[in-house]
Amino acid sequence: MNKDHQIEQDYLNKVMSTIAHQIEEVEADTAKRKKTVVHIRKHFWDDLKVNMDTFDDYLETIIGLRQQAQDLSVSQTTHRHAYNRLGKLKRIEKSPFFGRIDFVEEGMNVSESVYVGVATVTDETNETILIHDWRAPISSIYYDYPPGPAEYTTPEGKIYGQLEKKWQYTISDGVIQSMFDTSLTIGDEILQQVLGKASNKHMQSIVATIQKEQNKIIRNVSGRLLIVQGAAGSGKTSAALQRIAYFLYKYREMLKADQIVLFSPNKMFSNYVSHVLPELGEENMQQETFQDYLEYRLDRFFTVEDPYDQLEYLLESVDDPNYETRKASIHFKASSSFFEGIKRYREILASAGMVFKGIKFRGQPLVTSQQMTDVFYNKDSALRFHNRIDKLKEWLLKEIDKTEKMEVEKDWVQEEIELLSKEELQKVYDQLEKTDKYSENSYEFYEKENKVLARMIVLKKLRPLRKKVKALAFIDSKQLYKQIFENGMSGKLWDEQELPEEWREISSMTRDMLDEEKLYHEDATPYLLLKELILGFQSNSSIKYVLIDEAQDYSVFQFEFIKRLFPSARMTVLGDFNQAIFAHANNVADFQSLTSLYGAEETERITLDRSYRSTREIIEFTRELVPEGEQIMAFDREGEKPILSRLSNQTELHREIRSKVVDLQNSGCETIAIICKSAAESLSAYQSLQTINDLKLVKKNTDDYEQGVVVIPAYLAKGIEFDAVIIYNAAEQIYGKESLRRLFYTACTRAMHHLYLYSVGEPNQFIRKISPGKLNNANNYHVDRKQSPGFMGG
Ligand SMILES: Nc1ncnc2c1ncn2[C@@H]1O[C@H](COP(=O)(O)OP(=O)(O)OP(=O)(O)O)[C@@H](O)[C@H]1O
Repeated sequence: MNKDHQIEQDYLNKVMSTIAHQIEEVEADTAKRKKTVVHIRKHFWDDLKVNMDTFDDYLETIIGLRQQAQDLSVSQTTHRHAYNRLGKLKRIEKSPFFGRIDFVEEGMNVSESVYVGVATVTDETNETILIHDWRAPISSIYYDYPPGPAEYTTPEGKIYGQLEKKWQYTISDGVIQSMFDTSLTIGDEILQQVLGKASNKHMQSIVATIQKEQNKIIRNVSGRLLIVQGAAGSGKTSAALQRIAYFLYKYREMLKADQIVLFSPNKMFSNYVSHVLPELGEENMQQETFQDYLEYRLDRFFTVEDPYDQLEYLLESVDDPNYETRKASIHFKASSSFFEGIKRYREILASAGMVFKGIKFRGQPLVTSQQMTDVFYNKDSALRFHNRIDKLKEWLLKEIDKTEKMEVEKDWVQEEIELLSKEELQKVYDQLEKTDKYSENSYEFYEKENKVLARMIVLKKLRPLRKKVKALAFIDSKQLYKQIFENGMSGKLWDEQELPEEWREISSMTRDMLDEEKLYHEDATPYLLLKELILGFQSNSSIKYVLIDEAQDYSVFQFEFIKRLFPSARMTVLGDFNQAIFAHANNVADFQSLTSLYGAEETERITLDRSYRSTREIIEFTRELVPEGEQIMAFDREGEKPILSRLSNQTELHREIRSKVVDLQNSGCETIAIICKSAAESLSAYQSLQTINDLKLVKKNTDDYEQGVVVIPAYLAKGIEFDAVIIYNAAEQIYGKESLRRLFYTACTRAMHHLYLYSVGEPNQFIRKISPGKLNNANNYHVDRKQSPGFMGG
């Protein structure tokens, strides 16, 4: 151990002993506080004198009660704080820092050594900071600058100075394993080490190795909308999670984790990322999938298709006679034209076209839909749309009141009274006795009892009707949506040239689907948007930050929707257009259209071009698969080139894959994914590869990211990564269409260390266009590149 190393180890020992001491103190404190809480809870009433005899006694009792409740609440809060602090201290005890900067502030002539770690640690006096939290203003220098001039921003303004030295450490179990002076080492040694490791069951925090451009994303607080466009593996998800941790630190006095929502693609992804914040000592944010939200909000009687079934249809049902219509329908319904059309439609409905469901009572019309239309359009036509709906609701409730009065006199009510059970009669009798002092046998009592019973019966029968009216269920949302696809309506909503050629077929397909009480995925958000434009938006103002990961898969509709749903939130949108695999996403050619959400002044964009997930060789191959891929830079981590094997039949394919899996397992790979084009191909691959030990099939409802060997459709592997990826069948026959380019790219970019591509017959056009030398050929198959120049001129 050299001298510098010894000095740092001594400092580490000092910090560890301070933490150990603090742990002892906090432990004693938490035990004491826990006792207090339990005591107050147990003896809550013992210590309180309850006396209500006089007003003064009553007042004293109430004050005492309040005091007692307040004591309990204070003790509970301090206990929770102490408990959290204890958790944090224990987590950092043996590895309290990962970096150090020596900074000389302008105007001072002494250099200050700032150690950076996951949480702040102070000495016993509480005055000297031994470790700075990575989110503290000064810590940003660690991420943003090499030695030389540097600056950081504090609430009071910018601080300028000179960064003299920057050290990086790896510490394990209280011992410094390695330390690097970044002015002397070339490349980022620690990052090399981190990225070279095998994958994990859960995503890890990147706190020790955050890169400058990622730090910009994490600490950006200027506008309402931050858009991050980044290559596959560039750390978008990682930066998003660190950003949440940053918010929780910066706004710790006023922001709670449950005021932040992360929209993720599916449950497996949610689980995969769920450990990052706890690892950083923070509580997890809320996680949602857009589909869950849709299902929760849409009418129960609809069967709603999910995005995976939609995609599966597009991938596997090319021969369906309705295929082209459906495809055109998906594109149009995700477009801003359709969105604007729906808004226009709602305007039109203000003067004509509303559809109401007539209300019946006991099979007889109580109010017809025509009557409702008349009231809606004739009464107070100067009122705003939503006020008119409210008026109509009130009018309907009054009509129900009138019905109630008339119905109590009717014979059917008497008949139902006779059928009442003893218990029900007893209830009414008891109620009457309480309120009125009639003698039991008097005629008056009988009269009164009968009236109460009649009212009770009518009220009960009318209750569901009142409830429906209050919930505005008399508005026929389904019919209103259907009307868009009926003759003559499209002319009012769109210019002829805006409509797709297949509009007639799309219309008829949509009407049929609605008649079957089904909603295709592409209709779900437009339908909900229309419904909310008519009924009024439901919103959640308590949410302050919304982050949307894999944002390339959202349509303009969905963004607009999320914005309206969370009116008080700032939004972070992270995505990669090269991975836009859903058909509706093609319309969002870049995130440019999102600027209109909050306006240019409130919108910022950051691009991430460097990819960290995969080895340089894998990135040099995958970036040739997409347009403008040359902009994607690899982090300099070496590995073997991707390998292509061409096989002549399925039997050979399965034999080769089985043997490759065994090789990979023997070489220490912990996660191996056999990635297929679709769920249908995955199932067939899974059945054919059964002899692989403990092989798992990932389906759309799989909750956990499993280690070991998995067979998975490419669209479910989005956002996650594996030590080794095996592309099950990269043949032209499977990925022959240009529209599958992004799906294929997404599949290949899941690989961290190894990428193997198998092809039964001719490999696909994307592979054939790869420049020479970027792909190793396992069986010297000759790739004919002449007819197909690649994006990068290969
Ligand atoms: N600064 C960093 N330090 C260490 N590891 C990093 C860093 N940035 C990214 N990584 C690692 O790179 C991998 C990819 O990161 P992440 O999943 O966040 O990328 P992404 O842009 O969301 O990818 P994709 O678009 O493919 O879903 C992860 O293993 C992550 O830990």
